[in-house]
Amino acid sequence: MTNKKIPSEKCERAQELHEILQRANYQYYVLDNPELPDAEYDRRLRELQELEQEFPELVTADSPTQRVGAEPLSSFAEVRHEVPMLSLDNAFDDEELLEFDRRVRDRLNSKEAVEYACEPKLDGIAISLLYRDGVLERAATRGDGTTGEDITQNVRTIGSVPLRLLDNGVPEVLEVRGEIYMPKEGFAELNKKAAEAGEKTFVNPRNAAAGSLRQLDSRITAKRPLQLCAYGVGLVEGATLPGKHTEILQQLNQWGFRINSEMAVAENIQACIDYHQKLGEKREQLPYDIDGIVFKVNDIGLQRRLGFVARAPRWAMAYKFPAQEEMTELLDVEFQVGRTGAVTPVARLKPVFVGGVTVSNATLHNRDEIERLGVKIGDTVVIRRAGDVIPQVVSVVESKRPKNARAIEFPTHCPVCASPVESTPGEAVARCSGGLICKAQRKQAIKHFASRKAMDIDGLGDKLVEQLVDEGLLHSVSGLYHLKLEELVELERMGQKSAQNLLDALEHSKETTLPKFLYALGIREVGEATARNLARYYGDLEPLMQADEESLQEVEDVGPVVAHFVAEFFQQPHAQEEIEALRQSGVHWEPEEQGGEEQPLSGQTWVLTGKLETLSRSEAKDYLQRLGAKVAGSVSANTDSVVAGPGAGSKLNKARELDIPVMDEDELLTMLRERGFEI
Ligand SMILES: NC(=O)c1ccc[n+]([C@@H]2O[C@H](COP(=O)([O-])OP(=O)(O)OC[C@H]3O[C@@H](n4cnc5c(N)ncnc54)[C@H](O)[C@@H]3O)[C@@H](O)[C@H]2O)c1
Ligand SMILES: [Zn+2]
Repeated sequence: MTNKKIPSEKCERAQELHEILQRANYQYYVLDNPELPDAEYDRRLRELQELEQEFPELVTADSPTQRVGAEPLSSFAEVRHEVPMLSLDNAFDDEELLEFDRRVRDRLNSKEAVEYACEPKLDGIAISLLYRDGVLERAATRGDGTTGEDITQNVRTIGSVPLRLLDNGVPEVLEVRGEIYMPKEGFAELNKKAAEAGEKTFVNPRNAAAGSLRQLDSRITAKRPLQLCAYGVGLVEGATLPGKHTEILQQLNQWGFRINSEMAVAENIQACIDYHQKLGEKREQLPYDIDGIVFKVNDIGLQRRLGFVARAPRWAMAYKFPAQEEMTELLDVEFQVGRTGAVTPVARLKPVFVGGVTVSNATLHNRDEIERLGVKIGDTVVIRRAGDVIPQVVSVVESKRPKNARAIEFPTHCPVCASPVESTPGEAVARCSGGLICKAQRKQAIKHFASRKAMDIDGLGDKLVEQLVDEGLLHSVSGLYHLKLEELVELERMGQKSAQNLLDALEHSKETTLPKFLYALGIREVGEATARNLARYYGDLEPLMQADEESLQEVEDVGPVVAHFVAEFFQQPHAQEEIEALRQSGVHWEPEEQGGEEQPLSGQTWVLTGKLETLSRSEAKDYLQRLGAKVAGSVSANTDSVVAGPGAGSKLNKARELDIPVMDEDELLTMLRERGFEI
């Protein structure tokens, strides 16, 4: 037996890795509820691959390195894949991708560059769609690669899955392969609803897609925002497909399948590296999650020559992006107090590299969230950081819970001012009842007041506000306008010049508008848009201050909750005094034009993207607002229209994906002229 040569600890480790990976596969593929983050799984799989490479005797037929996915769940009928559905090999850096290209060229005996198809690697689940004479006959999951699950009923409910192929000349038999995924926005909404209903939320869009697809009741699937993107063909009979992968996808597109609009052809491996880099920068703006780029040898003849190994084709490679989920230890939980007194638990973490940065804090949102997660101090937790979104704790790795894990205790008193913490029934957030006595709330209120969209006080940053409050120089928002030069220059890191600049900025900020002032007051639930609506409805501050809840509800977008907060705010003697003090210091605005009448675009949300040539961005925005439209920065299901100029990218794609009407600048100009603007 050659086995003797393998050191026993290596054997044991291999065995251990088998167990870890098998358990993870089961949780991921069968339960749609992984415990480990993908990055951890990938590292363990790598470790096993390397062990097996060193000691080939360790390779067994059932090793996780030799297998695809997991055996399907018994609740669905089984489907045999005539052409196996494989996985993909992974590359994690440029060097590994170059290595892949070298292997490809060695096998092909080619000195010349190989052309590759580049496609974003959507993070969803693989699907096989079988069409006979152009009609969808069967949809199946990948399962273990040879046997999948028949989920035809569920897949039929997905709008972008063609039930019948378009065009003439469709093959007698066509098996299309693609990814079913959940766009980010739909995922966020689904999770929000689940959290509100106290139900289990999904860790990420992939698991949400997988969980939605493998429902036993297809009515549930029908309600989930799922999409299909085609990326290949398994089987074809009775027709000849084009000779290149990218051309095949174009053909699929003509038959009615969505394909990825970012798909590209790279003439060599360097172009692949560039593409990976470029898409990596765009990753956050895409409306769906991608975890890497798939590169495929574009020529189908060459693909055939290269063939497969156990788990994956030799002609394709998934070049992964840095992981957005990682695991680390929860060292402690601290409680922060926000502007409206909300007490937010913040996780202090053992620093971990995730989503491209080192993270040592993450939000735990509120008490309900802590309960839902069942998290304890000392736990190993999974952190997700996608783009600029605040890092979140998404799950607990329960198998790693230490014996001395401690429950998280929610404070009964404010950690800053010691006032009692109160929770309103039906509200997830607990609040410090200290109001402006609470230094934490005061600081946040002043920061908000000074912020760009509020009073826009240049040079009054967060640090300086903290310093002013801590030094006892500032007790209220109105106190800002009583700061004196001699006090300011005493502060650490504050010179004569910056002190004077700050005073100038304060002076300058006194001339404001009513919407900005209202927004600056920091009334709960009153954002910029609501502030604008209130200002337009009441015209000036006095009538608004007198308004009762009933009248407030006549304002656009103001419901009972907001009306209550607004009325309550203005009834507080403290708020009245502050407003009076601010006006005494010279804060002023012009009354707003009272616009009770219905405007042509009121209630609509528009988005501008790309380059405009005749109008500037702000002119276009101004015209639209004058017609009553709201102009937003990002496209969502609530967007009514998108104006796209040259160079428009992800917003335009998203608009198309959501079927939102898109116009170019000329059409916008025509519309504006029809409405009476002389442009
Ligand atoms: N967290 C866990 O516990 C756990 C467990 C098992 C697997 N996983 C994760 O699952 C992945 C491995 O699973 P896998 O075998 O499904 O492989 P994979 O996801 O790495 O790659 C293959 C899959 O990529 C998808 N894909 C997306 N776009 C594609 C395109 N344009 N062309 C071809 N395929 C495309 C297909 O669904 C295909 O099946 C890894 O990311 C791993 O981390 C995680
Ligand atoms: Zn407090």
